[in-house]
Amino acid sequence: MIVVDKVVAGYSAEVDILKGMTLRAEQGEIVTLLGPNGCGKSTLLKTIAGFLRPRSGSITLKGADVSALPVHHKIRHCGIGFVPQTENIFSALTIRENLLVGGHYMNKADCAARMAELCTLYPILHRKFNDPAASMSGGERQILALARALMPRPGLLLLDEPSAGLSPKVLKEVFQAIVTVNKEEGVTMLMVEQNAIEALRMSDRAYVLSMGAVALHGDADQLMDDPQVRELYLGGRAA
Ligand SMILES: Nc1ncnc2c1ncn2[C@@H]1O[C@H](COP(=O)(O)OP(=O)(O)OP(=O)(O)O)[C@@H](O)[C@H]1O
Repeated sequence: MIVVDKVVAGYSAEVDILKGMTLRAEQGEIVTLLGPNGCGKSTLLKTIAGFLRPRSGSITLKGADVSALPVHHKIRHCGIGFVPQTENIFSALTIRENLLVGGHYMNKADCAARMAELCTLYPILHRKFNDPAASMSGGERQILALARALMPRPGLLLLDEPSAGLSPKVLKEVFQAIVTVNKEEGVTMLMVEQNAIEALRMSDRAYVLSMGAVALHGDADQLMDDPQVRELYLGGRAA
């Protein structure tokens, strides 16, 4: 579905952060990106989302080259959604208003219908519909951020550390929310995560990145059993 082929990208002309990144996610898969701090995981998501333009290489979505398209075009016309790691909701706005922001390219009827669907999928949104997002817990905010990005019915969702700062119990709820929409709507997920064990458990496949390129990749089960991955990312524990 999405193919990243030998992508080189960075923030300044002098420094490449992605140094020939190659990976793919098939329709309906959950694919996790693991790797040490600073290896380029978020930069990869930002490049796919359109915030950064590859210097070379290509990004294709369902066979079409989307490498040079800007963010708004990718959201509106390509069905690519992005949930950033921080500042992913508007705290002063209500849940309803946050969802309206996510649906601002949609017509009124579509937008209302989609809000109703997401409130059914995630009842917390319904319960707090007219409350300010500031009144939500950390996990609830992540679910709102997810729902906001889901408003235009993306086919591909890019998730940057959805469990950041959450307790183990709450992160399970957020991961469950991700699995639910993956199963119910077939949304392909490309997700950066630090909670490697939990992330691998819910994923089909994973890539381990190192210094701007792919170091290892495989089925999530297989990576969970890989001694090198266990040592580096799973605290040496058997899963
Ligand atoms: N806006 C920016 N401007 C310049 N350099 C940046 C910017 N954002 C990130 N970088 C640099 O790019 C490199 C990769 O950062 P990135 O955020 O992609 O890593 P990451 O793998 O997601 O790390 P983490 O796990 O810590 O979030 C780092 O050296 C970082 O300092």
